[in-house]
Amino acid sequence: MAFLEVNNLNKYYPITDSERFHALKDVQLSFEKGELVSIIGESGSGKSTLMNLLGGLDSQFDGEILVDGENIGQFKEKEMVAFHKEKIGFIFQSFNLVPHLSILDNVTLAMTLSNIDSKTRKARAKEVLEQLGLKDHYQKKPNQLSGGQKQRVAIARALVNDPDIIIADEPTGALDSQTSDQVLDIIQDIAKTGKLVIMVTHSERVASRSTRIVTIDDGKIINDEKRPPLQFHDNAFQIKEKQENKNLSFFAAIRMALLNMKEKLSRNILISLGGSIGIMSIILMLALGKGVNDYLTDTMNENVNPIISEARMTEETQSDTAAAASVETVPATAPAQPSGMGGGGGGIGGTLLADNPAAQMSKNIPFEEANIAELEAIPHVEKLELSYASFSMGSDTVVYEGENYAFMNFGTTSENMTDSNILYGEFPDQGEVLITEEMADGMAGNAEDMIGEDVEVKLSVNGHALTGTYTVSGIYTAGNAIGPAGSFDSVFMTMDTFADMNAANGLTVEPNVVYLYADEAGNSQDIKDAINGLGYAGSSTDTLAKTFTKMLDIFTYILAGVAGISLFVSAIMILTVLYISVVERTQEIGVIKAIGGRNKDIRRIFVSESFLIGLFSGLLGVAIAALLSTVGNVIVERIFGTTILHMTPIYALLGILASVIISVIAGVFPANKAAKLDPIEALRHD
Ligand SMILES: Nc1ncnc2c1ncn2[C@@H]1O[C@H](COP(=O)(O)OP(=O)(O)OP(=O)(O)O)[C@@H](O)[C@H]1O
Repeated sequence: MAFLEVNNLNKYYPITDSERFHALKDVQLSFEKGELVSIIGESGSGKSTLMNLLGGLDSQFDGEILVDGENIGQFKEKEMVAFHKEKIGFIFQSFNLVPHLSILDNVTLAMTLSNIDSKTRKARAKEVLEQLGLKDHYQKKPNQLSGGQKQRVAIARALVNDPDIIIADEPTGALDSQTSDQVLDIIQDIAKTGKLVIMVTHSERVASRSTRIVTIDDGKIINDEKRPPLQFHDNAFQIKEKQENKNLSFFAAIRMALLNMKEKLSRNILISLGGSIGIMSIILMLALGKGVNDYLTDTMNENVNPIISEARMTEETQSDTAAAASVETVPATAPAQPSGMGGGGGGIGGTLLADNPAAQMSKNIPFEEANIAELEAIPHVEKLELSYASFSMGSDTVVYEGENYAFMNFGTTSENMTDSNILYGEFPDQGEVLITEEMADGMAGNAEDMIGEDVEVKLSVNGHALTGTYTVSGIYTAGNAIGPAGSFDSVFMTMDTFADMNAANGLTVEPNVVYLYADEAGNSQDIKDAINGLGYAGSSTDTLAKTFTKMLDIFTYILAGVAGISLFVSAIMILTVLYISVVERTQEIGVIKAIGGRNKDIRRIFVSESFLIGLFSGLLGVAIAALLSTVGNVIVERIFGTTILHMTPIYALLGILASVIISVIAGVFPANKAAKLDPIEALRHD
């Protein structure tokens, strides 16, 4: 059996659904190694069609093409890839070199696709290039070479994997006669080494150098002229050692993508810059959200005693207690006034706000023994402090010099207050009260003047009107804290004073706020979680902080989402640019396919490119965001004394990740288009 056998080969090109063009008609041929065959014929006779079929670029045919006994028409993709890598080398009329790769890289391309190690690749390519007289041109780009040199590079590329068959389509068609002769010498030498060389030519002169001339006319072989064989000689263009072929590695794909990107540097810098704007905006929005959040939380927690957690009754806990019928509800007596006023501020008035501030304001549910026992049992709770707070819509008043001053917020003092809550004067003792600055201002014109003055406090407690006369010991301020005490007129007295006030009116205090003291600050969060877990409301400062955080998070995500729209714009930009790149590189894609690149490899090269664009955009976006945050923070700090853009490594990482993912997704479509290109059409593309 001949090395290459063609039996009853017919090729039909579909024209319409019902019509097809019969391009090759019952072709019967057989070739041996060492032959230099010229296929000649009129334009349109079917030469290229035959070559494409022999080279495995087109597998749609009737009949048989047997190479070394194997029918290439029945090859699966993997076998066809191996066939292209190991058995066939192509030489094209227009050279089809990859413009952005060096001469050396053009020649090693086939081996790169086979994942042959770089040292072997270079050594083998240099060996072949040297034999073809291109020793001094390894690092040049194709456009720096003459036509003859380009064709020699293309020949080197075809030879480097030491194939059995070389298919050359008009190899001298673009060369002058002197250069043509040099190239023909080389082609003849190749055949002399025992390879089968089949070339298409229009030139009589070229045909005359071959050992066989096959003439084709209207798809039929009309003449097959055998001429004297070439003198076989050993070893020129023989590759010493062959290596097992694998597939294009990820790193090789990245390198190829990088080389291409370098070629179109300014374009890629512009796309990356475009993409980076979206990433930068998202990171800045997240940083701003975090900055504002941090600022608010810090401000709210500034004076809060970290040891103390707060619990209030809710309807849920109340009904739970009621359901436990066996639990006898005994109103709690007032605890001893805690010593050493010292802890947190800002918060006590805030206790009136809970999960649903409006609803909680009007509720005043007292704790029962079962509740208190339950809270006391929470791990790490060292002691409890029972307290009372209420909120009224103007029914509570302070009377001073015959004038009524309505206030909304009443509470007993606790260790949760700090000295920073006392604007003037001091914490109240037995028979004393604290009032807020605005009230005091209204009463005396100057808040400080109220200290030492007696006022009558009128409270409504569970439907009972309580009154008592007390001395103003100090002026309360909520400081920076956000909460009702910060914005509403308030009155505070000790729990003992409040108990006496109740007793004087025949009532017993029913505490509705419990402060839980942790054994150490680090356990406070666990206690807060346990309080919530048991169904009690926590401190309104915490609740408020959480509500603010939640609201800010929502705003931040909305803003980041709006900024994210620009990511879609950049995704579309990347998509467009990669589509353009596919069109620009159509010939290159054809070459890669012809030398054994799988669809997967092509996809990988393009996806690598979009991956790199995404990575660069992301890094650039992070760098710009970091720079703007730093500058922004310096400016804001100078004006407001605080920083507002809190960028974290997580945001940076998220930004880069988002950029890469979006870019890769955008790259998949053009990459698929590239992978699906028909090699014959791709090679023909101008
Ligand atoms: N994709 C195709 N669809 C339909 N007809 C085609 C297609 N490709 C080629 N043909 C037809 O098949 C015939 C053979 O074309 P082919 O390209 O093989 O000719 P050729 O001998 O190589 O011509 P040339 O020397 O001009 O390159 C022509 O009539 C051509 O119009």
